[in-house]
Amino acid sequence: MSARSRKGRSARPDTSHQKNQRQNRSSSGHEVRLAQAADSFGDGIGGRSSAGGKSAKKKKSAKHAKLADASDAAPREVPYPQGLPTDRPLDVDDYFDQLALWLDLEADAERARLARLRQIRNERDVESTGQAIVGLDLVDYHTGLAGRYLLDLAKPARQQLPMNRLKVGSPVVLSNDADPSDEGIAGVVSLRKNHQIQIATEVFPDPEAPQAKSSKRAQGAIGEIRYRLDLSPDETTRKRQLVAMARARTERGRGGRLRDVLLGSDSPRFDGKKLSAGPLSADTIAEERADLRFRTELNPPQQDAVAFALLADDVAIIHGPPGTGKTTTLAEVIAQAVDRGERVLACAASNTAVDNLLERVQRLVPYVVRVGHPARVFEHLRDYTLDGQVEKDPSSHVVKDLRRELEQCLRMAQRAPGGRQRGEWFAQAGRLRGQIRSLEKSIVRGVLDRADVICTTMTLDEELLGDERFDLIVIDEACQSTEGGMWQAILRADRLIIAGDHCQLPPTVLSDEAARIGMRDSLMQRLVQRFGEPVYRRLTVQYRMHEAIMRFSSDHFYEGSLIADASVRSHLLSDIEGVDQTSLTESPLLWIDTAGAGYEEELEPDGQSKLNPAEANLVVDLVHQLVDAGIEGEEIAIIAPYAAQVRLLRSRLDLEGLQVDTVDGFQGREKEVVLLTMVRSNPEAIIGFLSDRRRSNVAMTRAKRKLIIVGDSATLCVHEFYADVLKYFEDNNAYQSVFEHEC
Ligand SMILES: Nc1ncnc2c1ncn2[C@@H]1O[C@H](COP(=O)(O)OP(=O)(O)OP(=O)(O)O)[C@@H](O)[C@H]1O
Repeated sequence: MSARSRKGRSARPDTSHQKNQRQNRSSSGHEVRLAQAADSFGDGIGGRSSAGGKSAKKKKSAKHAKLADASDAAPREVPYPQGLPTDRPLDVDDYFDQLALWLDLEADAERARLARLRQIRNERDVESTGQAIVGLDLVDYHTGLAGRYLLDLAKPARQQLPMNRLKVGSPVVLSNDADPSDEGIAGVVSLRKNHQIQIATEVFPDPEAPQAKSSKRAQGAIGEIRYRLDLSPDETTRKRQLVAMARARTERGRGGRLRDVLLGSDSPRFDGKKLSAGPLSADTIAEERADLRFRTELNPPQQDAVAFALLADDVAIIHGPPGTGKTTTLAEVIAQAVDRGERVLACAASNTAVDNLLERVQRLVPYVVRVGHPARVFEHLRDYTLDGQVEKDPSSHVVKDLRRELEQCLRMAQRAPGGRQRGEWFAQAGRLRGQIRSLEKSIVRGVLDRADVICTTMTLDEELLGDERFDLIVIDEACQSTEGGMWQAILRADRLIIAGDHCQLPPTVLSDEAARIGMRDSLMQRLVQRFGEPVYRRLTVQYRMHEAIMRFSSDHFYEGSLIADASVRSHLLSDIEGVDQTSLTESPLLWIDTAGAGYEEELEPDGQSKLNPAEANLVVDLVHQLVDAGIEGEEIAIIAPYAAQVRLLRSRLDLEGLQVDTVDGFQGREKEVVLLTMVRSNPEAIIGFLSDRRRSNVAMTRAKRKLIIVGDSATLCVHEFYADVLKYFEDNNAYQSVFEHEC
């Protein structure tokens, strides 16, 4: 049965989860799944039998390697088995086939991981995985933007929720806890508290389901069902990417040109001339620069980078090691483009990176809108969110009244004895929801149309953005995104400026197979290799770190090219007004070595994430010493490579402004003092993903005035990189054994 005929048959709108489940069951081949994903979006590609398009149908040439597939009978075609080449142009169909294959492998890996966890049915064990919460009551509901239902779920008697990985923005499935066959409805976590979790859904849970009567009604609960929430694979993001890729294959005109440049088959143009005819001259850049009225204090190379980016007709790259002002420079590019009357889409792969950019842009541009769930946006930037702006719109009070009416309707439906009466209340609720949606849609349209700059992660909400087009797309932290993840944004303009650093975090890829055939490699790096120096500008003066904090990273990752600006070169914590001079505040570096002290790592109960309670104790003690010396909580960050250690430290420290996060949550950020807890301590010297040097590079370059590492040298320094780090600290008189520290 085709995806199309299935869709026509369903009595009520499908949840994406139901579609996914059926897709997973009914299709075995990767191309069929891609076709369904694309088809279910009905985005002008309905006629395609596969997202692979004509190339998937055509017989693949002998150059394509085959990839063995555990689930499919036929092996899969791999157009570029060594990853995307940079020494020749890429074939359009082969390129997008490769991207689709990456996505498919990644989807398989994610589904397999979650399926393994879903096998566990025992309540205590289920929750210990952190992937599910069971025994939940629906305690309240409201309606949110775009007519979504916001369902509040809690344990009976308001027990505390177990530790879990259901973060704001996580896709989840809500199902009947008592019925293992219930496919449930799809939703997204929209709020999280200790005792309650809220999810946004398109469908209201159906109280008429026969299994609804099976569990005992809890006090305060609405209806009689006990619910279960499971993390679900992020199919929506993948589908959106597939649809964008399918469109990009056939793009013509300027969009097609940009695609061809990005695939290396056409030469990028600057100031109307192709790079193949010669690089942009220094004089042209100087002239452009002289015409600009800069809004930010930029150094000459940064100003050149702005002029260079503004002269690009297709694509330009700004590369820079940590703290060299890539985000600052991009914000200036955006402001200059807006001054010229252009509209800009400003993106990054992570919410943190988008907010970093927004933080800078909102100071320079009057009308900026941040698209994304407010709970995932830094608190001080929430006024810029679409929700925040819509709320301020004069017509939003009408929506509020309608929402109240809708909530009343739903309550009446819940109280109705059943049958026809209940159906009528639900029908009335459906009508109100329609009215709310259309009114909100017009308010949203107005807010977006007025915006000079829209900031969003690279997973664009296509429905929300509609057919908004932009003159320029700017992507920060570009190496953190897969190529497949960029096409949704790329399709919305004809010019692209990207900034990033290939020595910082790569994208998270679960599938080893996808990583092996290039999924972690970035578009930015590929373009740099394809077109060479003329396509990028490099920044080298950094304005963040004390020179001693910078030097190791500079030597190891950037051939010693990084320069500390005089304003930061020797700054210390003790230079901050009101901070005491102590051994902690008067030097820029410290490694406290826990070797031999029995600070063993532990496994979280689910056997996935790791923690080190003894190390956490030491970090807590250090934070107290810093605070006693006069450092504010907001000047301190703790970075841990493992989420379990982050959770432990968050539960141990209640200090206003203190940030505790994983490395991934910290890219692009900076703090006066950073404490790095390395966690790994085991006799086998296994260090897991600490072996990714890029991750360590990011972690070690967030501190401005003081970097403190707490870690077990006996475990870490078996590995050459950490042996070098330790030696560097020793050479700088910054090594201390925990035994000395405790004395
Ligand atoms: N020309 C400049 N003069 C003074 N300070 C600057 C200048 N350029 C950047 N900075 C400051 O340097 C710090 C780092 O800048 P920014 O975050 O833009 O760097 P980045 O290259 O994006 O960093 P990362 O690689 O960590 O993402 C910020 O505090 C910023 O305000």
